[in-house]
Amino acid sequence: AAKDKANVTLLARRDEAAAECRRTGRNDAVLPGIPLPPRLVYSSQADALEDADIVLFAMPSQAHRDAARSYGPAIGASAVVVTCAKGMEQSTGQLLTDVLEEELPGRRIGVLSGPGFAADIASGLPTAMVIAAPDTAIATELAEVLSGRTFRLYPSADRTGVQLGGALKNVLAIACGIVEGAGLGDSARAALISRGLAEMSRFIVARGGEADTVRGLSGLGDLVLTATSHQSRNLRFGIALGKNGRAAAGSSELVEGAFAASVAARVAGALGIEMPVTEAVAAIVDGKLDVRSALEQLMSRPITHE
Ligand SMILES: NC(=O)C1=CN([C@@H]2O[C@H](COP(=O)(O)OP(=O)(O)OC[C@H]3O[C@@H](n4cnc5c(N)ncnc54)[C@H](OP(=O)(O)O)[C@@H]3O)[C@@H](O)[C@H]2O)C=CC1
Ligand SMILES: O=C(CO)COP(=O)(O)O
Repeated sequence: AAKDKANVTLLARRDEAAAECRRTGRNDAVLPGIPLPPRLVYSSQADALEDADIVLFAMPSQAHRDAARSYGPAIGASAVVVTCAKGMEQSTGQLLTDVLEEELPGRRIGVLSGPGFAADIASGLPTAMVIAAPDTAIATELAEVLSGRTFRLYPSADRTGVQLGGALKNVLAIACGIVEGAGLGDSARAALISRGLAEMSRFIVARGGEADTVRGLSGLGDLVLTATSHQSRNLRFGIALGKNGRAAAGSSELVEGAFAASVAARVAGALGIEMPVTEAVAAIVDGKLDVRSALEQLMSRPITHE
């Protein structure tokens, strides 16, 4: 009951965005036509963060460091800061939890990830995701506070596995889009999902995450959703690449996998991990490889055990 009375503020970085949401009770720029909870408060002033027990960073991965620097002074010392983004910092290859820990010293940092489109969640469609925190007690408390009648969170102490699942599935969704756009068939998509999951697993375990996490909502769950739903921006970006050999003109949509592909390929190279699908996506996105050559490379790799 207490959480039904919790005060929730949506902090926008622009005054006009907050004013428009306040006026309409919706955020039509990104969630057109979906009414937002009437109790939601809108602000564009960082001091709205001062009394917050939980601060959710719902913004692109590459914005995290700057946003932490600018909002950090307003965030209380005992607040839990949770990243909702799915990516790694491109310039450093760092996990977002590491970026936030560096920029917000002393604050406890969590991760919210898993299969869930914002529009589905805001429309009250049933959704299950994972919340990871430095320890199980904090994760469980966050799961209890943030879950609702149609939104169910599973606690985890594996912040590395949970956030890397979200970052890497975006790269694989681009690969599945390329396959769809190039008309390579559903069998190829299924192969990519399972071989992609194997890549994800190698990377996550090498970075200190747990193999069990890969098989859960934030790994396999989110990979299946993003690799098959046309609601996914990463899948749509891949479809355009597969159809035309390039991204759709004029789209300013956020495509996290386009950043994560080169970071993951670079880090995998440094760690000596084989990630052929991720490497192919990075090369295609960077314009260094065409789809047909990528396919030939993948199909002519030496035969190995699954
Ligand atoms: N959309 C979805 O369904 C889901 C998204 N995610 C993840 O959440 C993250 C954000 O995605 P999404 O919300 O769709 O992205 P959007 O492109 O809609 O960006 C979200 C908000 O971030 C703000 N923003 C951008 N840069 C900064 C900055 N430097 N400082 C502060 N705020 C900033 C934008 O503000 P402005 O409006 O002023 O530009 C915008 O309101 C991504 O990592 C994505 O993978 C995860 C699950 C589902
Ligand atoms: O992560 C998501 C759903 O779980 C959103 O995917 P896109 O960023 O590809 O739209």
